[in-house]
Amino acid sequence: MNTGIIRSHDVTRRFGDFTAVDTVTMNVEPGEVVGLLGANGAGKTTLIRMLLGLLRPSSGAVTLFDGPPDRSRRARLGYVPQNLGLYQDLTVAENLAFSTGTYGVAAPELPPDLQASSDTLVGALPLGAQRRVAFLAALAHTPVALVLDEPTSGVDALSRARLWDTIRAEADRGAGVLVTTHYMEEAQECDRLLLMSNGLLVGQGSESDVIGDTRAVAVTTDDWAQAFGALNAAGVPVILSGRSIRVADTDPDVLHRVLADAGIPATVQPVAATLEERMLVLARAADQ
Ligand SMILES: Nc1ncnc2c1ncn2[C@@H]1O[C@H](COP(=O)(O)OP(=O)(O)OP(=O)(O)O)[C@@H](O)[C@H]1O
Repeated sequence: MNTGIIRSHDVTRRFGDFTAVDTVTMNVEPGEVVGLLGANGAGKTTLIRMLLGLLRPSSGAVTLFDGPPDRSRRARLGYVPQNLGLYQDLTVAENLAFSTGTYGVAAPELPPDLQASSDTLVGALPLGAQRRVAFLAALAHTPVALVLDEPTSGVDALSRARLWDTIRAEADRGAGVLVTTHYMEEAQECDRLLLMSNGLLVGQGSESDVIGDTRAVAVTTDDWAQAFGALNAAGVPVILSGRSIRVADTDPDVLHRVLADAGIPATVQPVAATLEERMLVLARAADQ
């Protein structure tokens, strides 16, 4: 069994015949930010719900603070679910009073730019502000661990940066953080990554550990629009990023041939894949 304040060992969850989480062994240590990545439906939320004791595993074990994830252990944890868990028809102050009351701690002071919203219904706030209120509610009792399910989804870049500052500050004071995200650039904010696909943990470690030996091909040409069209027409899964053309997990010779047949001069170069491309390759494999 591994160490950590949050951990699972071979945990599996089935819904009928469908396996949503398949023999996942993972952990979170104090003071680290662990990013849980995976496409829609990969099993991230199901894993989190088991780690929190909100869903019973079909098999395997889950441990929170060295014991089963029961109510008393859950009280030492801060959790921001995907839907934030706030009452939309209560004000900001009422939401904070309610959630901190359940932990027996005082409601936190609102940061200066949220003070004017104290008596505003949460449902009337922009999503970025709602997410910050959910963080305030989850952090008020100084949790030992934090579980954040897509905490930055749907908010602008400034709010995302602010939320990541908060996450890092929590880890710096010693909290272990498990965070899911859809934004691949946010993987760089994490100390360690876990990558899920089809319920399985398919990679873990640094970004390059998770990318593994997945390769991509970069196509350089002045005729990028024609090259994109020709490759696309040939059924090659091309990505256009600015004027740069890339194809994940493909044979460079095939691209050479398609471009040569179309009479498009181009350089075709194998390169290391990005995290996004690794995810694309996994998604393609899952669709087959
Ligand atoms: N209660 C349930 N009954 C049946 N299937 C479920 C249930 N909960 C989740 N699933 C299925 O399990 C799979 C994993 O879902 P889960 O929500 O864990 O994925 P996810 O990685 O969190 O995706 P997202 O990023 O969209 O939140 C999905 O195919 C989902 O439809």
